[in-house]
Amino acid sequence: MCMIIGGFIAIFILFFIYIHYWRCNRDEIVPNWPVIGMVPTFVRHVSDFNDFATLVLKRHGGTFRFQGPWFTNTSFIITADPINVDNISSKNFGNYGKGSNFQEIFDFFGDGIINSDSHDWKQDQRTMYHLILKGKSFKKMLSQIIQKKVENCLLPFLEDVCEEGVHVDLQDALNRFTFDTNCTIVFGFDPNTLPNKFSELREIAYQKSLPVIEEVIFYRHFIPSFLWRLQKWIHVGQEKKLKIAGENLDRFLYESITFSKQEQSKCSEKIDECYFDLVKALKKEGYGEGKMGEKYLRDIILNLLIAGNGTISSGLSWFFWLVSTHPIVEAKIIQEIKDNCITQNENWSISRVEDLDKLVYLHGAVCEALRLYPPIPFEHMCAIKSNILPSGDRVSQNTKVMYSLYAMGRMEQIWGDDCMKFKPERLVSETGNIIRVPSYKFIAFNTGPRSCLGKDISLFQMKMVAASILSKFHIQVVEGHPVTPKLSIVLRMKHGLKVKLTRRCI
Ligand code: HEM
Repeated sequence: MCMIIGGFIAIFILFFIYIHYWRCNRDEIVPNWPVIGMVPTFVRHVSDFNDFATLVLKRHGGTFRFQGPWFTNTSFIITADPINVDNISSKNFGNYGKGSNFQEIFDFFGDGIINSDSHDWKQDQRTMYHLILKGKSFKKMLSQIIQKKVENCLLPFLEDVCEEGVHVDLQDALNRFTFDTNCTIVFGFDPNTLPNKFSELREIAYQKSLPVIEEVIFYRHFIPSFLWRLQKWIHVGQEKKLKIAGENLDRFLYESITFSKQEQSKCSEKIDECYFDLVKALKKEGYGEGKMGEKYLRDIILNLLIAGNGTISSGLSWFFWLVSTHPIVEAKIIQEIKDNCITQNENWSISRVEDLDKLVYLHGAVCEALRLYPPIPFEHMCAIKSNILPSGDRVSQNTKVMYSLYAMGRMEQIWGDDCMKFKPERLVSETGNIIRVPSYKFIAFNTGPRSCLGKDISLFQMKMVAASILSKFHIQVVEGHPVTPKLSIVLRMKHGLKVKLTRRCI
């Protein structure tokens, strides 16, 4: 009897404590409850995480401290203040690393550059930059591969869609396109996941794996690690999805590495005359042997595929959606192509790569899409030692600091009152030149020493695809098709981008 009465009294006291907290916090956008912290609000908003984080950051002057449940060490700081971001990513770079929590969440990525810290990261960056991305032969090869794929597959595929009068998921087509071009760069062969005919479109498990993996990794950010580790152990839920997708992708990667090596050995005597591919370049440096064995080669290659696949295709999907819903912007892009790339009696030709540099307005439009819909919407780092951010917020040792690239593209303090408008003009000067915005403000490619190594080639690829498609087709989003972001570490569209194409003659 005493226990029952005691229980009632405890419930009563707890009820009053909660009522008291509710009254004190009811105007707070994220109430901080005893014991459970801010978890309920975050759970409620996990489906619109990026927009909700933007709202919270705007209300709190750009920086916010998330309080997790008591004694769980899950509190973190989230910021969209460019001065803080500059501090974390550049000025105080030595004090921030990806940290063990990041590496645990992203364990599928292995020992590649995305996961690495300190000495390993420097080594990975050297490999990526000096060996591959900076080389002249790489850039030449890249532009040839993209041009060929656009001419032989992407445009014929869309022509076919047009002829058949069917609706197509443009995001899926672009994702297949970037998957094929990346594989051609990495392995030296095109898996042709994007055919040149609509009727030949097939479901391919390994090509579908990356979006699934990115989605599961997003969930891992928001559920306690013991829970997802338990799911992984007993092979259920999201973790089961990741395991299946991971196995499909790994099978493809290892088979492709073996194939690529066999092809190389056929032309080993005149190695420089062979077609450049990444596996060959890495093998020359000793990767794939001994300590830097097959698994390490797989990690490097996987990181490059992840870096360049969903980022470019999702960036392009948001770009096409924005252009198709802003007819004035579309008309200006078409006019620019007409003025700069077409002489009398001649069609727009993508063989003239140098013409792309003249398309300043198109450059502005692509960057505007990346500002509003950055393919990587948030980053997280971990403080090695405690310090104080320029905003005055204290960061303790081992505290996670997130910065929202998505929110930074939507802050009035950075972009002005019309920050939510898609307005390429803001990135083009009155004299018709590109306005350079510091990378800690235009953050889509990150900032500081860990900035994206593929920025130039991505912009080149995006402009090439955008100009090629827009000069040939008018894109119309299918009426009623919902366009919302997917819950993922890459900002893809949840339902794809269903469009109808009509031919355009310019
Ligand atoms: C629109 C396309 C792209 C966007 C928006 C983008 C954005 C980013 C961002 C935000 C990061 C920082 C990620 C982090 O630190 O966790 C990053 C890193 C990186 N990106 Fe990109 N990326 C794009 C395309 C590419 C491409 C095509 C490549 C290479 C082929 C590439 C290679 C890399 C590499 C190697 C890193 C790691 C840099 C480091 O940690 O030092 N990216 N990218």
